[in-house]
Amino acid sequence: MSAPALSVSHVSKEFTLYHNRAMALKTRFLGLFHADKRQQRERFQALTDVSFDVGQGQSLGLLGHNGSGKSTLLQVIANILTPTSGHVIARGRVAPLIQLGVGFNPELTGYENVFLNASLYGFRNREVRKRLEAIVEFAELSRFIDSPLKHYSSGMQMRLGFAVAVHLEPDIVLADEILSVGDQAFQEKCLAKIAELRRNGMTLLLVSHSPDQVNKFCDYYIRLDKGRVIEEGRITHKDARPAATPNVRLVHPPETRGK
Ligand SMILES: Nc1ncnc2c1ncn2[C@@H]1O[C@H](COP(=O)(O)OP(=O)(O)OP(=O)(O)O)[C@@H](O)[C@H]1O
Repeated sequence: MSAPALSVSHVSKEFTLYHNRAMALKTRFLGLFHADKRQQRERFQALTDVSFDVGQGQSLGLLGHNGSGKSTLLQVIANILTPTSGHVIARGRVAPLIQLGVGFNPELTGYENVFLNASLYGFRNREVRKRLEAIVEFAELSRFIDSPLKHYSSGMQMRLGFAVAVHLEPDIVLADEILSVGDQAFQEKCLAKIAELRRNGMTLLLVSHSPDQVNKFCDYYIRLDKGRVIEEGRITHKDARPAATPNVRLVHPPETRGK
């Protein structure tokens, strides 16, 4: 049995919230200039003891209300955030479709940014050149590709970021709300591309508010609430891949859920 593509083990993430600004304004309003101006800090637990494995070629949907910790978890997995405790192992090339366009340079052209962005994924220029036409065509930016990125709309920048990420043969795609990329026609194209990569054996972690989208693209789901896994399960649908490779290991037995 091959190792899981993604192992998330006991991941917790704590943020520090600062309240000094609000206090200073309040004390000023009350004329209490000599009141206590010490910075107040509060610890905020965004994720608590999250664990799961995703087998190669499997896909997992992350559901949960606003603020439940989905994006934080994705950013920990993408190595954008460091967990306070626990760890993540990703086996293969990871394409984080989050914060698309981060790493772009607004002064460089779209063309130059493709190379810049691809180098962040560890691609050599030679390899990028082979895929350049497909990337530009997918992003529908051929007219603008020699213009500086600062003249692109935010939607155009996201399209370019998405196109680069999905054309670099990722083994694992981390997607946060795919549907927010571009207009409706482009969103459908993105979803079709994700479906194509899935058929070719890519592992997918999909954050979504849409149970329909998770049902369509995922084999398993977990639901987060206040940073904890409160629900998990297998999705049975006609396109589900056979579970020949290790499946999502759901590690929260029912008696511990929600605690
Ligand atoms: N850098 C940060 N500093 C402090 N708190 C943060 C930080 N990033 C996220 N949080 C908090 O962590 C919690 C989880 O946020 P997160 O963005 O992961 O939620 P989410 O489930 O993705 O929400 P949404 O569905 O609205 O995108 C929220 O309460 C948020 O305010």
